[in-house]
Amino acid sequence: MALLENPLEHPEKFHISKDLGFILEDPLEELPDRYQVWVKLAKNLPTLVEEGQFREEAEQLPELSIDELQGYKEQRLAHLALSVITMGYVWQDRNVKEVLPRNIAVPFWNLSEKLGLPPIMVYADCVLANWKKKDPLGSMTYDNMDTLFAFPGGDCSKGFFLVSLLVEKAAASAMKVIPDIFEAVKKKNSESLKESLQSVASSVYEAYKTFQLVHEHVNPNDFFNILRVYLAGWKNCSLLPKGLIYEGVSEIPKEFAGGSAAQSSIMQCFDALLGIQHTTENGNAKYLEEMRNYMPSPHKIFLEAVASHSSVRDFVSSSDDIQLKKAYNECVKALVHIRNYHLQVVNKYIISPSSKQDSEKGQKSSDDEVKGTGGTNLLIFLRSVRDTTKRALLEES
Ligand code: HEM
Ligand SMILES: Nc1ccc(Cl)cc1-c1cn[nH]n1
Repeated sequence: MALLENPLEHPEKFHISKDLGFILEDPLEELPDRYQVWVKLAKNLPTLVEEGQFREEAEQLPELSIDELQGYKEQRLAHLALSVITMGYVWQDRNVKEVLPRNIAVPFWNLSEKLGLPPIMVYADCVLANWKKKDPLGSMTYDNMDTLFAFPGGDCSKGFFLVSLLVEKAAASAMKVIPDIFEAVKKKNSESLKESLQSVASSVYEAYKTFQLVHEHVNPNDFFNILRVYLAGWKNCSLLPKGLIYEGVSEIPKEFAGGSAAQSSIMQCFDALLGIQHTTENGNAKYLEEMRNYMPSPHKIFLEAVASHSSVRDFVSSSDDIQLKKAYNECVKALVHIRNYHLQVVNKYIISPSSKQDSEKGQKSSDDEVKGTGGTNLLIFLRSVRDTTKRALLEES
């Protein structure tokens, strides 16, 4: 990958697909024989956790060098497998592990550095690289897909990861018009910009419609009580207050945030493209900015190129073309719509199960319980991100 290329003109050089966006196309399902032990253990996680044997099996892994991993797809599959093993090892049961053994920690740390990812499971692992078609000749529909790896909780992780993937795929249809948008602004071509913005708005609405699959495929209690535990990180975490020790890497514990769709490049790409700047007052911008470090480095570079070159908002604001302003506002309204819907989902999948648990236990959940997977105080954060999006609407006069 030539990092000197202009990402906006050659997204394919930044592992961005014109059809699937930031989704890893046709992920590998197996590694070369010497590394297959990682894949095998990660695939057996649900059964071994059920039997209380996962940690013991993980501690038997050989310590392998990452140098024999050939190519980007092998590296992504290896990072995914090691990330699943790490989450299972730390969170297998409520007596959390404070030390990740060196046979996992050393290759995971080294591979993370190579990929520009943190040594923890990220959205790019469990969503963007964690999928296959059952019938390779079939289409990318829920019934023709499966995840490569799962967590305890039955089909909950499959549902959560695959619905997220299909939302990414729906939104990805906007990616192909990004170069046209920058060209249109450069050439001050309002007609072309209007068409491209209308295409972006319809992609976001497609993503909103796909999001509704979550109700069909994710059970709220399994999500809240089981899966959410395994997605949690070790930053601002009361169970691992200093973070996790990566044995063989450092004796000093390291903190990393849990998996979150705040690490979804496509959602941050829409904000960047439209010039929607989240507030710095309450840490929203800082958190979202920090989550860019949890994206594959080529995707982070692409996102930063969009953010630094996007003068779409300035061009539309200064235009007297009302139809152009309407096209821009359609994009913003679509983002507000999906963020409003997302808030309803969060109430159903986190707030309600949390208060149900409180009444059953007769006590208030700890602060962690009402935090998101990314360790944020979720409702304040999500409402604020939605409100900032709404404030980006332009006067249509
Ligand atoms: C059961 C379903 C879901 C729940 C319970 C949920 C919960 C949350 C929570 C608690 C946050 C706060 C930030 C954090 O902790 O990292 C968050 C952020 C976010 N979620 Fe979800 N989420 C769900 C599904 C999805 C899906 C399917 C998507 C899209 C692929 C998504 C996209 C986002 C985005 C982009 C953010 C960052 C804030 C923003 O840009 O609006 N979420 N979600
Ligand atoms: N959709 C997701 C898929 C995977 C992981 Cl690790 C997190 C999320 C998520 C959604 N909203 N916040 N995080």
